[in-house]
Amino acid sequence: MSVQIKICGLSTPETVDAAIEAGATHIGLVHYEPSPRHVALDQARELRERARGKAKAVLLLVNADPELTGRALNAIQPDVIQFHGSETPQWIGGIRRSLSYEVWKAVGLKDAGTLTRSEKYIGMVDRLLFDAPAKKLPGGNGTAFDWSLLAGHNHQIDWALAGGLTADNVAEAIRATQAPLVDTSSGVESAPGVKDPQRIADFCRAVRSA
Ligand SMILES: O=C(O)c1ccccc1N[C@@H]1O[C@H](COP(=O)(O)O)[C@@H](O)[C@H]1O
Repeated sequence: MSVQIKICGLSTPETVDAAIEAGATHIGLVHYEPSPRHVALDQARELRERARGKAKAVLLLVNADPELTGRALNAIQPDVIQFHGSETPQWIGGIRRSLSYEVWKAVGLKDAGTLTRSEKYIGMVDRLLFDAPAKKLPGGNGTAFDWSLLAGHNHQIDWALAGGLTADNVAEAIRATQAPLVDTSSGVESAPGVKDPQRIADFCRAVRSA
């Protein structure tokens, strides 16, 4: 099966179109004010509508309280909600019961122990997204982690790979991990928060060449 592609942190109609044109299966909308990719809810709703039926829309939140989570979901009606902070399995499990959306949880992979601990989310989420450990931001830092941590791992749940992926390294990352879905943000930008249509196209082409 072909590898699915998520282009995260889109904030303009032109780059949403570029991602879809290039073959992205998912577009990511970041609602998190400290991020250079933050989009307001009304802006996110417009981008989501533009992608409807063409690519799945993923709403990314970081440690949002239930009120903001509910408001953002109502406004955007995404296909997927991605929790990218320190949300616990219990918290996600509680909120998921009231949701009809696919739920993803990002986990910063530092070592084999973090991979083992990520198993506590099994049964609570639909997909685990393995990313580099948090730095200044919880994600979107453009740093990769040691992919050998995932080599040969017996995944018991759907999963995805993120963290510092670019057109230059994504084919190698797929070969090393057998990732079914790859997710990039900084790696397709010309400056923080500024997506580059050419880099998006190059990234998607590199995924298909893997
Ligand atoms: O993109 C962001 O600004 C962001 C902010 C807060 C949490 C997560 C964020 N992005 C996610 O992080 C991964 C990795 O990003 P990168 O490719 O290393 O820049 C990205 O795929 C987003 O899902």
